[in-house]
Amino acid sequence: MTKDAGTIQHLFSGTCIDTPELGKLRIMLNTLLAVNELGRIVALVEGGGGNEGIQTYLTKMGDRAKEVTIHRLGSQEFLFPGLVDTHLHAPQYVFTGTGGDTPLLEWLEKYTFPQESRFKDLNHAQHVYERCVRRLLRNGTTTAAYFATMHVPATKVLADTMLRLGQRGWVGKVCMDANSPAFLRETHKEALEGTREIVSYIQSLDTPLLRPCVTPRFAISCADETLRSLGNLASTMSLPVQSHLSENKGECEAVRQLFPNHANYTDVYHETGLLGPSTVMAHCIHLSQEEKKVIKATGTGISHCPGSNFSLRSGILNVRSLLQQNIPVGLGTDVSGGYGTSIMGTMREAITASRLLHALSEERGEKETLESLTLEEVLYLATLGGAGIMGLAKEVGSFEVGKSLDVLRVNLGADLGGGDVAVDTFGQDGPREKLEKWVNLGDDRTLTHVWVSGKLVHTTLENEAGTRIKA
Ligand SMILES: Nc1nc2[nH]cnc2c(=O)[nH]1
Ligand SMILES: [Zn+2]
Repeated sequence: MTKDAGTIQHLFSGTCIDTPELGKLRIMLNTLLAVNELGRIVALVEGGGGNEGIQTYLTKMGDRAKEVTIHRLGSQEFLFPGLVDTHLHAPQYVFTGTGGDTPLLEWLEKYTFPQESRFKDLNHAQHVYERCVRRLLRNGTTTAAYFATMHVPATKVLADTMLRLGQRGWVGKVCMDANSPAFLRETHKEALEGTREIVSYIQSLDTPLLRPCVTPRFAISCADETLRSLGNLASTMSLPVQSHLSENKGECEAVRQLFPNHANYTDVYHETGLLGPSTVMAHCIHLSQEEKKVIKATGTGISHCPGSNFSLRSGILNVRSLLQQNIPVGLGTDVSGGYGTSIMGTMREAITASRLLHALSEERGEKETLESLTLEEVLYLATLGGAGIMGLAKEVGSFEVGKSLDVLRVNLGADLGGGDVAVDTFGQDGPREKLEKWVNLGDDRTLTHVWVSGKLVHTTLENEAGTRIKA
């Protein structure tokens, strides 16, 4: 497949692996992948990555390939689509790796709210957001859906930081005007005007990488009229929405008490106009079948955050049942509900969570044992599935001509010094085994290069931009 467009900036040759649909793994060996000056894939030729294939392509491109950089992948390397983190809180990066001793509502009071209140200080915001975005890029997260805090200036800093470091994603000013401590609570007017200000600020940055996102923290922390006004704003301005839904049983009970006129938790968001195909709800563990029907009918996406769900003891989401009902799902780290900052870790946690549900259903002697998630399925959730719930399935998440080059160069043989490599492989390992080892044993040391929109945003190697040729 090729597309006639612009000059050729990058040409990759080697193995490309992706999941073009749920449960389907595509391993393309010896492939030629060409990228133009806009960072778009313009050629993808399986089997065309040998010297002859490259030469033929370059000859065909002529002057348009004058400035091309050629990247030849070795036998321990492959390209994989950039990872998509569909739910995390950038300010909580400060205390990631600590605080796993309480369930959600106490955890918010004890750790989260005091930490988030520090983001009125712009120096603090600058420092933390820089560290957070850099860490995620290093971990291969090319797209992220971020909650910032309720503070407008600090939320602008997050957007600026993502743009400067080259990460794609959503930026949400958190809205919280009810049931929140005095030191971290705003008025209805501030929630609305602050959201509008962030929307126009991000739109003024004029970048295809960033989208502002309407972000009520969760039903408990917003008054009914605030949820309604935010729903209105999202639909009149065609903005995405993100929030939390049905994460913890105590939270569900509080919502029942606070919103007695609503049929259930999901109905609170539905009736206030916050559900739809551009909405991502995190967790959704304790939904009834009736609520799942509303999620499905509205096209709402679900962010599965198993690491957070384990740490905060929230429960285990039955992803299999959602997938069977064609409810779209992506993965989230939920920094810092869990201790992880990497979607590679989240993939492993998602597999473990589903295997635990499988074992429990077997132990209970249930008629239909719950099938655990496969490697193919979690890879999809981590890439194209996540892109899908963020409205980016035509842009990123797999290798297709016309899509953006948001990609990871994976090297299992990355040199750790002292004769060690990142992941040991043996002669018996074919490409699928190598992929499986990467998911289960790999970490950021295997990600030697990370590109977003054709731009190198992270590399572990110095002076390593490929072999530059002059035609
Ligand atoms: N995990 C998690 N759940 C929430 N519900 C409301 N706020 C939060 C938060 O910051 N993290
Ligand atoms: Zn969260």
